[in-house]
Amino acid sequence: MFFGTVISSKGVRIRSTLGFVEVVVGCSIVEPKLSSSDVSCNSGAEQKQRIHLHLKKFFSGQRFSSQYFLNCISSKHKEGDIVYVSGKVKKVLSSGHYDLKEYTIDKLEEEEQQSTLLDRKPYPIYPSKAGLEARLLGQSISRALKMLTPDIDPIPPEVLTEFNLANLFDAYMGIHKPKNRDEADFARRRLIFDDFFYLQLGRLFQMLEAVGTRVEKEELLYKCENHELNAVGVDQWSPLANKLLKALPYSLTASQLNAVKEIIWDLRRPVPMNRLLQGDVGCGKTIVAFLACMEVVNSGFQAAFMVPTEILAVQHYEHLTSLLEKLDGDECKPNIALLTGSTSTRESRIIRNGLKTGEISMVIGTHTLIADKTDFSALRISVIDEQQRFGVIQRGRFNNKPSYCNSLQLYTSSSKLSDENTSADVASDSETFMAPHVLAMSATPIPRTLALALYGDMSLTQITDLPPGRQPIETLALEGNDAGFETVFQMMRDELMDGGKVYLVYPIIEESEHLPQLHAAKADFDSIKQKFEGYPCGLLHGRMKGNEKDEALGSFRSGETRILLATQVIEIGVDVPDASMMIVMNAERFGMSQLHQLRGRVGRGGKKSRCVFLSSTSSTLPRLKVLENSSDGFHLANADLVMRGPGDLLGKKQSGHLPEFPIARLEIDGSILQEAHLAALKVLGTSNDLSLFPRLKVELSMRQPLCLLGD
Ligand SMILES: Nc1ncnc2c1ncn2[C@@H]1O[C@H](COP(=O)(O)OP(=O)(O)OP(=O)(O)O)[C@@H](O)[C@H]1O
Repeated sequence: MFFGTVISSKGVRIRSTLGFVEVVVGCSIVEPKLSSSDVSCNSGAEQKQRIHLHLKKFFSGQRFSSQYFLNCISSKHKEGDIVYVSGKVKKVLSSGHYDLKEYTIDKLEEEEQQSTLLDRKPYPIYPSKAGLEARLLGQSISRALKMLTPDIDPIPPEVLTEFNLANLFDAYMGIHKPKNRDEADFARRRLIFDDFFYLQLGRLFQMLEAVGTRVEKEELLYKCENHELNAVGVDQWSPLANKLLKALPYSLTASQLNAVKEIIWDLRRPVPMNRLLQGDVGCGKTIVAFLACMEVVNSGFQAAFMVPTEILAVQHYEHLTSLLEKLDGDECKPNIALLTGSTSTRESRIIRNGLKTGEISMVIGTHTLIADKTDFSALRISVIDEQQRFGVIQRGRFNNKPSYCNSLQLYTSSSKLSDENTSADVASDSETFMAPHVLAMSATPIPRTLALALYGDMSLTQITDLPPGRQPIETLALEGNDAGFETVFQMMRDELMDGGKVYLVYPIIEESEHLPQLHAAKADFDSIKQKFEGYPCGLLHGRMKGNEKDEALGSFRSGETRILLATQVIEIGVDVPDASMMIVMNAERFGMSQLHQLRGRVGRGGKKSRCVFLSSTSSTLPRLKVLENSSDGFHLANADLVMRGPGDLLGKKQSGHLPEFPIARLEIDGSILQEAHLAALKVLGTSNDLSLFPRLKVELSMRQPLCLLGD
């Protein structure tokens, strides 16, 4: 946004049917003088610079390109008029001269406005859009402000005091007629707070509505506020979970252990858990979820584990069954089933029947698990792996599979628990329907602020460490020209000779006429086979049948093949601990978080691993270089959030569920979001159904019709 003076305004007729009006605005801009040693700090000194903005508008058709018409339009702006201009720079015409596109130009008419400008006081800028002129909008707002009364604020005064907020009347005044910058900032903070507060309040309100009694509601709120305090020690876990823990070939890391303790605490509440388990790639989330499932299964309930791909379902099934084989004593081994789109009709029928009768304790599968025909006798936990791959509605469908349970049964394994909340809960032994606990897992780390905005009603558990012995993955970003490929192939040869296994990742399966620059997995298969004779190659992509995929991955896992040409089907969850090198072709085609995920397929065992990102051109290399220096998924996600905003970070599917905020920006206003979350908890803690705050309830329902909240 610029303030300036009109220098010239003229209409130019190019030919009989085309003309344009050009307004040139001269502006003085003040820039901080940057110290040469550090671009992020400035010395406080300022320098003035004179620039010219060229605003051109073209007109076509005989009538609109007559000189008379063009003169009429150009005469709207007179030399010396003080105006403000906003728009995007289309091109730099010469030094200090900029051609703007999609611009708006508005004249400052009132003296008051001009003196504000000269005093350099903050001044509200209204957009002129869709025929509604900024001036008209400004005048309407001024009139509306005169009608405001100071008691318009629905938020209770004690919340305003606790969170240091302007009241709504002052906020409106401060944003439209600020006396100084501080007042404008304070007002803006309040309006951002409102953006977030009503979202959090709505989510939490709806969550509370879904549970029955007051005790349960209070329990839920308590959990939201104090989630880090709640844990069940290993000695109080069920026998089955303890046996599985002992059968593991490794010890859990500190944060894996804390995560299980926290989840088991939740599982013993009479309220459905709704928890998001986050951790960086390869941090070991799967075993945490398996232990949670065993806890539930031990009490005679069922567990469902839903994953986005068949490959992952098979992998998890094989992993869990092999762990269970090692358990002492046969009598307690649970019956586990695998159900995917590739399961034969006959077998599916048998499994579904087993789930209905309760013969099967746990099922691992793809979205087939939420098909209408899958019924459970006593589903108590649904784990949703890589939850960002499922739509919110799909996730919600598990909640529609409530099971009939006796609340006493919940505590068969927790008889040692003696805190007062629990004894109060156990006192009620009535049979009730309860929606299953939901444990969602995400390997695309989402910054906490974003998680709150997306899942304000979920508790959050983060695994912050990696299993010991992991070596950092050496990452290299290279241009995929002849020299680049030669370097990479030599590295690959060295790796194979050293006994390693290599993933080659492609953006597409088959060559495309439209995208000739892209390498394709199938097209490269023969040439790679020839180049690396003696090292068997496999191929894995999304168009292969379920059993072919299993075979390809199985051969790579067993070492029968040493090179696997794959598409991004391997991006999520694939676990081949001794895979030691990855090369990603046309890496710029993938998002940063996606590349981080892909890279996480190597370095999952003790062997030193390497990852090479090949870019199609040198211009796309700098973005990939960021990955050379960071292996921290949370850091990369935060960088992505700041650089590209939440939409790009989350991808289309998930960001579709992200609410729009008129004023707030998630990437910079995260701390206000956290406060808004706490404030919403406080308000609902005082009055679960908002009956003590009727104005707040009205405001909430106007902003977010309650039937539309959440999913
Ligand atoms: N505490 C541990 N010590 C050693 N190895 C572990 C530990 N926990 C898990 N692992 C192993 O680490 C590997 C990665 O675990 P897992 O597949 O659960 O990761 P993840 O968190 O699901 O990651 P991703 O999102 O990449 O799938 C597996 O081979 C698993 O057996």
